[in-house]
Amino acid sequence: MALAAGRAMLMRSGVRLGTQAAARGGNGARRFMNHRVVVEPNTVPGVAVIKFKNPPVNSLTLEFLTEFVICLEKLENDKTFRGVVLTSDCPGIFSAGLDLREMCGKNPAHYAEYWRAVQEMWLKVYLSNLVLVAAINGTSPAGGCLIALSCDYRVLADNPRYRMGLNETLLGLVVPFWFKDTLVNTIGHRASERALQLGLLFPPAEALQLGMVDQVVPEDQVQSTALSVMTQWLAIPDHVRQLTKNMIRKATADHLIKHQEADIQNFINFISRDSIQKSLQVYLENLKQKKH
Ligand SMILES: CCC/C=C/C(=O)SCCNC(=O)CCNC(=O)[C@H](O)C(C)(C)COP(=O)([O-])OP(=O)([O-])OC[C@H]1O[C@@H](n2cnc3c(N)ncnc32)[C@H](O)[C@@H]1OP(=O)([O-])[O-]
Repeated sequence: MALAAGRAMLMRSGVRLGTQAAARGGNGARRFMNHRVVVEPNTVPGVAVIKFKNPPVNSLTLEFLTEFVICLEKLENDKTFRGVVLTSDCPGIFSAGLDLREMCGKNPAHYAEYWRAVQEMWLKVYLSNLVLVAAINGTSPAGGCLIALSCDYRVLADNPRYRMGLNETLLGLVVPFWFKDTLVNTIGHRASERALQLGLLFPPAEALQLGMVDQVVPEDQVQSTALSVMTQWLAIPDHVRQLTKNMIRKATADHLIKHQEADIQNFINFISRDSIQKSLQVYLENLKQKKH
């Protein structure tokens, strides 16, 4: 399993997780400090805030995905917590999506390990028993958008530079069916057809109009709005809310679970093609030269 391998890798590289890395803040609250994900309890009882901290752009590296999933597991297993706000510690960027270097110039075993970690992250977020609210304080293309779409509620900062969407076709990539399903479940079939084929990235007003996000608020109010929304969600008893969430999301998640190995094989075959490798390299090179 990628997660187990990732955990072992993190231990080897000296990353200390959970309580090993816990520090006590001024109010006595525990604050978990990992390298790339910071988890801090908030002023709202039962709510933690996860801050993505993988500079410069919060790309979803294997290490990041592993830490993120472990953090979510810890919070789910700790009955103190009923809800989590996901946000970013990198100014102006929620997440740049999958790390392109993980998909470029590596071997099939690496692609398999990486893809399983992406799948596991999505399943963990999409099916979480916790209430997850995305406080989107920056741009969020592709995999970054997928994380937000997998939450229960999305609050986006009102900044026209913060764009959101599944732009994979612009990189020469085809979105996996479960990325597509997550988008269709959020904005509907017709809007997804257009957004996915054209690789559209939407500014806040359009994202709101499409239903890709639930609220757009001034940038300095993103986290406070997410926390007040959370209060409303936490007014519902956990067991009925969790059963209802599971009822709505189970078929979509089961589709991946049932085809998980085939999906990994598809990814390896696709990403290993010379033409795909070339277009990823060009895209990365253009990013470096600021042509995008
Ligand atoms: C089938 C598969 C499905 C795929 C799903 C995906 O998620 S595909 C992903 C789709 N994602 C996208 O299409 C988003 C691509 N990224 C962007 O559009 C912009 O970076 C930005 C708007 C996020 C931030 O703009 P900004 O001007 O603030 O920052 P900047 O542009 O100067 O970048 C700083 C450094 O970060 C580097 N780097 C950036 N992204 C990635 C990455 N994903 N990975 C790795 N590295 C990345 C960049 O090369 C540069 O490195 P350098 O030169 O310092 O060594």
